Amino acid sequence: MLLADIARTSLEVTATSAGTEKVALLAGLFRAAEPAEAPVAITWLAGRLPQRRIGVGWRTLVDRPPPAPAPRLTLREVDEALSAIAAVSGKGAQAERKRLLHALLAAATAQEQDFLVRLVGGELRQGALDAFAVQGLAAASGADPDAVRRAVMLGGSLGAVAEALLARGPDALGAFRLEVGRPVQPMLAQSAKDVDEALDRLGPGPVAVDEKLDGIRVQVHLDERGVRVWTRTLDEITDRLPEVTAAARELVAGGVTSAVLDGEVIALGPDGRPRPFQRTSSRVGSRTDVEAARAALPLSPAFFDLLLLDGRDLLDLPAAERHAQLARAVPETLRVRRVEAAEPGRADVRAAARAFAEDAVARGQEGVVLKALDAPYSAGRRGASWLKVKPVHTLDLVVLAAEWGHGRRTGSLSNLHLGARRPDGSFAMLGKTFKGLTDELLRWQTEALRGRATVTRTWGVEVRPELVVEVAFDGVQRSTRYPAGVTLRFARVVRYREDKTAADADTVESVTALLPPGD
Ligand SMILES: Nc1ncnc2c1ncn2[C@@H]1O[C@H](COP(=O)(O)OP(=O)(O)OP(=O)(O)O)[C@@H](O)[C@H]1O
Repeated sequence: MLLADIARTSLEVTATSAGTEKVALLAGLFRAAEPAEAPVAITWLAGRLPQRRIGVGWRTLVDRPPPAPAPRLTLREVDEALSAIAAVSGKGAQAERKRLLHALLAAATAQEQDFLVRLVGGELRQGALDAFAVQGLAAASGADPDAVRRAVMLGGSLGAVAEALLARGPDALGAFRLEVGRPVQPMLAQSAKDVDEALDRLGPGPVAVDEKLDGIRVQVHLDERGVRVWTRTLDEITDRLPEVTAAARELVAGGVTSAVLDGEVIALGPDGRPRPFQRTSSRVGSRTDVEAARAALPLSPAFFDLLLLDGRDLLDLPAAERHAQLARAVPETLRVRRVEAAEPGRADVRAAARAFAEDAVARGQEGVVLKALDAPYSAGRRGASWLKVKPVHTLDLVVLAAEWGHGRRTGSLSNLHLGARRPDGSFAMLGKTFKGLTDELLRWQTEALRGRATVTRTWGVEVRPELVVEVAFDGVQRSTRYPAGVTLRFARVVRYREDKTAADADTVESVTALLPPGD
């Protein structure tokens, strides 16, 4: 497959807003691709690089050599060239990367150059592409789209599923099962306004009310080969969390032969109350001198779900049964606190659920998650069977640009332009804020945003839409100034969410849903 085929499909897919047409274009590309080319093609189309970063800044991308007259670069050649650029290190690396990139661009046509520059510059990112790619793959291979989606969740990677499916057809999907050592996309929650609304939405069946810990999500796998830990975005962090590994070994000592556990890690103070989220997050992020970091700020794991036990896949069992097995395998001290309500329609049961939620917040937790006890584990889905309730409503938004500060903040990038995700993966600006930023956050974001600058303006910088910031606000209102027709009242930064990517940010739809009724 030629680079030109992908550059053209990328343009065509972004040019149409019709989902069915995007799917048809992608299906056409997959039919023409060699199975082994599919993982790279899909990654590029979503605007990402398989190499993640290749160490080239936007300045390098500004001057381009004259384009080649006709397309000849293959997907494989370009992927290898990008790997070679990423591998350059040591003295003079910057110049060498620039030289290699220019050699690559010189062999590309104008349209291909455009595609490559935007791909490497992070401007092609499209969170929504993966969902269309799943449907395109299903159409190209004759598989059921739901079966492809499930295989992706269990296989952890769209690329691996695509390659198998294109090589061997729908039967290949059976190989993507839950396995120890291969992380699955975690199940996610929707938001509810309060406990009563959550109970109404969950219906008359039995529910559990779990404490919502303000920590970092972890998926822990263990078997006779050892223990491994992944984040919500499926990055492996085993080496950073010796206390989680130790806790998992205790389970093995207790007779568990293999397990996949879902939970949180959180830093607790001596009084057992949670430390601020930022502390947990920076501890989980620190890779150097882990033992010293552990001594300074130990983390506690708390599990709330069990996806596999002693070789048996539990994903399709109702939550009540999964939890019963969790309670047998994992001691209470390593589990999230919860209450169960068999008859959530009763007034006294509702009052008890509300009291549990208030108590959780009083003890410093973030809120509660209400769960339908008859529901299976829907890997990778933000389904209606987990509903989170937090006293302070926040949104996770993407930083699109930042303005230089004034007065005490001169020299710092301060006022943030905040965006919500559109269905096509682009972002709609909702407003700006410079409130809530501590000096430390200001320093951190100035550096982080400088490194992501795509365009420099007199007022500040436009950046690659990568950083996710959690914002509190007093309400949503209509606005003619912003593209989605809505803006936030009194937005203020709560923290950065380094555990999230832009594809996890809140959508325009979820923001407009917060408009007051009748507005
Ligand atoms: N008992 C619990 N059950 C499920 N999730 C929990 C629990 N306690 C804490 N959490 C955290 O809450 C999150 C559930 O909300 P959601 O699926 O919307 O993820 P999120 O977008 O990271 O949410 P948030 O920003 O509210 O933490 C989980 O990802 C997990 O990290």
